[in-house]
Amino acid sequence: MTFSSAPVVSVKQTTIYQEGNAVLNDINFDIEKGEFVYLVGRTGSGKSSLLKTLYADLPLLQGAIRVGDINLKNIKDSRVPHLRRRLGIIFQDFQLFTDRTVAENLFFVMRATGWKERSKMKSRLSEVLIRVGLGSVSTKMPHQLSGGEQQRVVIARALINEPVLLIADEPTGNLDPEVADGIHKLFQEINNSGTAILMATHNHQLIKDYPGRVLKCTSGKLQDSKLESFDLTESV
Ligand SMILES: Nc1ncnc2c1ncn2[C@@H]1O[C@H](COP(=O)(O)OP(=O)(O)OP(=O)(O)O)[C@@H](O)[C@H]1O
Repeated sequence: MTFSSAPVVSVKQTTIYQEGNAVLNDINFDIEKGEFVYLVGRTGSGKSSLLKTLYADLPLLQGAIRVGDINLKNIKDSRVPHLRRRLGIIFQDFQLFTDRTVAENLFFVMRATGWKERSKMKSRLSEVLIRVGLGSVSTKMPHQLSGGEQQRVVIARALINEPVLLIADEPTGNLDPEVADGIHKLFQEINNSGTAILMATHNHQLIKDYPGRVLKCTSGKLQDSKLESFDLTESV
């Protein structure tokens, strides 16, 4: 039997734009299956713009990007849902529907991504909630949960379709340090079970505590700790 060793993400000679302005120039990197990669850089250095380009919220205007088997160059609108099913996307603010229970929040995503059978949806709901360390919250409303629990629900939602890559933009930015640490440990566990993670963060301590590969946005370029060493302290 042969296994594909193609990278989960491949970015080649790509320039990232915001409103016609180049934010990052001629960037190149791959992310392999199961890798944990931090994305750092000062505010406004282009982290979110890069992540948005990966999930086709910003168009790819110059260069070549592949996410799994999907080519982002000239991607059709109709293919974007397929791309987003291959990714799990997690933001700092929890972005749950506040007027729906946890179960309804997750069922919404399942229906939007083609799930139909109620029994399978229910069993997937239980699986992903257990996976993020939440047992019996499915009938609760988001406001009945703590910030850390809400972020766990968001992570559960991101895991529904077994993504090849989790993209997380400052996922612990709004949480107390202790709660943030628990969430970060969860990301490590998910990563240990084979899901690649690309996480934008300003939290230097986190990278010290849980070392990993670092991509750094600086002066319109992207540095890669796999290829060169650099000082983290002035970038986060
Ligand atoms: N919607 C937008 N329209 C126009 N320019 C934008 C938009 N969003 C961001 N920019 C600009 O693009 C550049 C990169 O911003 P981006 O949000 O990618 O940085 P960032 O590194 O994620 O910052 P932060 O750490 O504050 O989240 C900045 O100059 C910013 O002002």
